[in-house]
Amino acid sequence: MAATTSDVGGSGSSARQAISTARRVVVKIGSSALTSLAGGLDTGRLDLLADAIEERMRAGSDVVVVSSGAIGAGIAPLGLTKRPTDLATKQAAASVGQLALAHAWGTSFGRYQRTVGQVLLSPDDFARRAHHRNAQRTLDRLRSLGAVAVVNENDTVATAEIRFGDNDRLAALVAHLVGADALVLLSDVDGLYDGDPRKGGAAFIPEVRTSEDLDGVIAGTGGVLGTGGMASKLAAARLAADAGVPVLLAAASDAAAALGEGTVGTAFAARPERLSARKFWVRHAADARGSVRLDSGAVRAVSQRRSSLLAAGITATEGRFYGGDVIALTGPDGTVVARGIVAYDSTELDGMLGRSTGELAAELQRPVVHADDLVRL
Ligand SMILES: Nc1ncnc2c1ncn2[C@@H]1O[C@H](COP(=O)(O)OP(=O)(O)O)[C@@H](O)[C@H]1O
Ligand SMILES: N[C@@H](CCC(=O)OP(=O)(O)O)C(=O)O
Repeated sequence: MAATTSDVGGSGSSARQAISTARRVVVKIGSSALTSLAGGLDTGRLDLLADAIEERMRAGSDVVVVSSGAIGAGIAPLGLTKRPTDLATKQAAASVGQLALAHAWGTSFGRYQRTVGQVLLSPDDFARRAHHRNAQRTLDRLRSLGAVAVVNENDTVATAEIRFGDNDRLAALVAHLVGADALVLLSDVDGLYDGDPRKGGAAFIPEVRTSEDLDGVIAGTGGVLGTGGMASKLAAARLAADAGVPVLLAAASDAAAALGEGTVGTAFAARPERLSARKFWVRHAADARGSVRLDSGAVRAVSQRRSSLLAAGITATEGRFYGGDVIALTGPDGTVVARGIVAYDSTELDGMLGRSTGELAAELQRPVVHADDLVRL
């Protein structure tokens, strides 16, 4: 049975309130909630989810669905017996399963004469401005036409290095993309526990208000069909919080309650001050094209004094990058301490390393990364 807030004595929080009244909601449904190894796609479960989503839309909210399950739905039709582990077979399964998945959502929402649009996205689509804007426009137009967008990763073009892999992060980025007021993650587990509930003895956590509420929480791996497990859900909740979006993590079997009064699951509060769109992009969406290595004084200046990065504190550049690219800032031991938009090309910067501003030509005296373009990690 699902744990509810009344089971744990809570009477609802501002995050829960914000989620239950949100005008624009992204609902992400994990593979574990939609598919089984033996039977593939479970259309009965899909119908119950579509019922809950349709009800929320009729109550006046716009909903974007992020649906996993393509790989899970492709296993049985290809005669495979377990979830593939190599990329090529995963991609083949996703290509077969995505067709079935989109068709199943179309049939399910068709019961309400609701049209479905399939939107497949890659990490690159969030990193490139033009792609980002076009995806935003497509999702917005689908909404204004009364259709429901069903988003998934564009699995067949993903590479081992450049892919979301699990859809929790994709869902949080979509929430930012569409300016959502709430993100609902539906899984096979009814919320967050302080340890993996499959191991027994774990305590349910109804609310996460600050990162201290996560102290001591062990985020375990996922099931046989899911990918990221609890760690990827916590990372997605953090990402959504930065975008100012509260998150509800609940069981897909509780979808009606999760999308209704929001009394089930774990509610994660958003950050009181959301990151600016530019800083959100630098931190979460853009690819780092290269990096610069800082001496310990520069690490202190950037991390503690929140200063701009000057050439004097840089000891080396790594990779080839151009002015305007996002780069990583690493400490003397190679740990990434921040990300930011660099003002110079790497070739230009190589001649400036370790030199104080006064020693540089007038056109090279701007900070290497301005404090406004820098996000500490
Ligand atoms: N601390 C935790 N709290 C809740 N669930 C956890 C925790 N650690 C591991 N899990 C497991 O994470 C699983 C959900 O992750 P995953 O299988 O990736 O789901 P999905 O397919 O919905 O993305 C659950 O089945 C649960 O057993
Ligand atoms: N794009 C993949 C999603 C991978 C996946 O397993 O995601 P999730 O179930 O959210 O952890 C698919 O549709 O199978």
